[in-house]
Amino acid sequence: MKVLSVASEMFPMLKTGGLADVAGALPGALAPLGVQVRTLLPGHPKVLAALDAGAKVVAEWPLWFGGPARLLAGAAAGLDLLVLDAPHLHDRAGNPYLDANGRDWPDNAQRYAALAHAAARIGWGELKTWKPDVLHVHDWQGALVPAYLHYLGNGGNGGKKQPATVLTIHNLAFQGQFNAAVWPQLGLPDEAFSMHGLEYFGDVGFLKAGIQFADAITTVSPTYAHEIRTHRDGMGMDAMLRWRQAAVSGIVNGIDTEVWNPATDALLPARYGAQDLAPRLANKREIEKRFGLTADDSSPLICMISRLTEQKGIDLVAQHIDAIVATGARLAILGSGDAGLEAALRAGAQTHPQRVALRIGYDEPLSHLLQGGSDAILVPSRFEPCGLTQLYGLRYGCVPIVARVGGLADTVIDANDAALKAGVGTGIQFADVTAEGLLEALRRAVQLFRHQPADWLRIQRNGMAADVGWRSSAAEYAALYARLVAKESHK
Ligand SMILES: Nc1ncnc2c1ncn2[C@@H]1O[C@H](COP(=O)(O)OP(=O)(O)O[C@H]2O[C@H](CO)[C@@H](O)[C@H](O)[C@H]2O)[C@@H](O)[C@H]1O
Repeated sequence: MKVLSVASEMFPMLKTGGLADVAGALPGALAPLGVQVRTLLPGHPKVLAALDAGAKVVAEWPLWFGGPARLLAGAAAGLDLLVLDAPHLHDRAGNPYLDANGRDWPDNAQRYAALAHAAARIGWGELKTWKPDVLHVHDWQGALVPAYLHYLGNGGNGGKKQPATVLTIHNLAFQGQFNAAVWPQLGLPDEAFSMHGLEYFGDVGFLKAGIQFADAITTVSPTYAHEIRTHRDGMGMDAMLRWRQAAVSGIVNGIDTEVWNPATDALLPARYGAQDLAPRLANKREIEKRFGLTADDSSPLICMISRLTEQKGIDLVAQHIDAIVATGARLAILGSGDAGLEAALRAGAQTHPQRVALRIGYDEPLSHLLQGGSDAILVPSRFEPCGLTQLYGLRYGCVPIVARVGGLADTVIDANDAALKAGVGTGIQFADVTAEGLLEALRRAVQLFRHQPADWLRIQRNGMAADVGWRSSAAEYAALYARLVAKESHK
């Protein structure tokens, strides 16, 4: 089975969020199942710089969405890549989607249409020696692939068999909706600009197109797969997703358990396993030092590692910082994002310098230290397709305190009285993303940490024993690919 994965970012080359982790880890998890994955990435400077010396030009397109482009085949960090090297579109340092002022690049529609059309050509056999059976595309940046196959298939591939398509939605909040003025530059026939095609409320909808035409639509947890078909959480796409109901499923994310392994993690001052968690204390002291917090063994140190957005419930934390401190918790926050939320958190940290500390920025090594030394990780998201930081928390004995939504609901077992008695709890969940819900969860955490140390340790150990790797989810993807390919061959 040959799969072309189409993603806009991939760990370790280029990462702004969880999509990169998934795109980076899934190929390795699928390989033992006989699925060979190559990943098509845009030629961001960081991606090109990471390519090994042996990369080869495998296609050249003199005029590709406004300038010359080449397709490079090579490897980086052991991953098998195809890279769309189109300097006029992707030779831009920094965040791949935003300019230096934090605004979307004005040509984002063309940039990712170019990537999607390139993927379709590879699907039609552009590379001669390697033709994928399945195109697995991620988020709106890859979502035009099924549309190119649908509208240009017969011309593009001379009527040959089309590859099957899977669209994975990592976050329905990002829909790739563009003004209709971009339409002429997408290279699609005019008939495609209709309600049954790419038109979305008068604009061009990339994610809408993917939902319309992908053979299968997955999202990254079963609960989120359910939520996005409801009016409340469907972000305008729920009716379409209900219409495509039979094609929609949820496959929970795993994590790379080699990159995230507290027993071998070189980014931790002290390494440890589930049998002996004592070394975590040295990591906690290092966090306190780095964040300028006073050492205090009676108050749990709770970290957050997050994009600073309302999705992640950051506003709630900022608004209620005094009450949070009053529960007895201490906070160490690492994040970047919304400037207003940054400022609100900074003000909270200034009011409580011994109890709340903030580091603005994106810092992968620091995120490992926080997981390896904090007592708990707080994830108060309003919606969360899957969430990865709670999975890293489980693996590192950093107890997740999470809102009961999306993948957070699917991956953390609330340590309520029944769960404690049965010895199965792995974290703390709260149902209402409100001040009361959040504070009650923090009070429970402080109570367990201070007064029920045996239960706390049990929760940590249960989490560390949880199956957070990719094996079972990779098997679900492999089975999905196999079903789609079998169906295609019967067409
Ligand atoms: N300041 C910082 N410094 C260092 N590291 C930081 C950081 N801020 C965030 N990270 C890291 O970025 C990743 C974020 O992943 P998440 O799954 O939590 O959210 P995201 O919303 O980006 O992903 C979307 O896609 C993923 C993948 O499917 C879904 O899990 C998720 O629910 C969905 O919203 C984690 O690896 C985290 O450690």
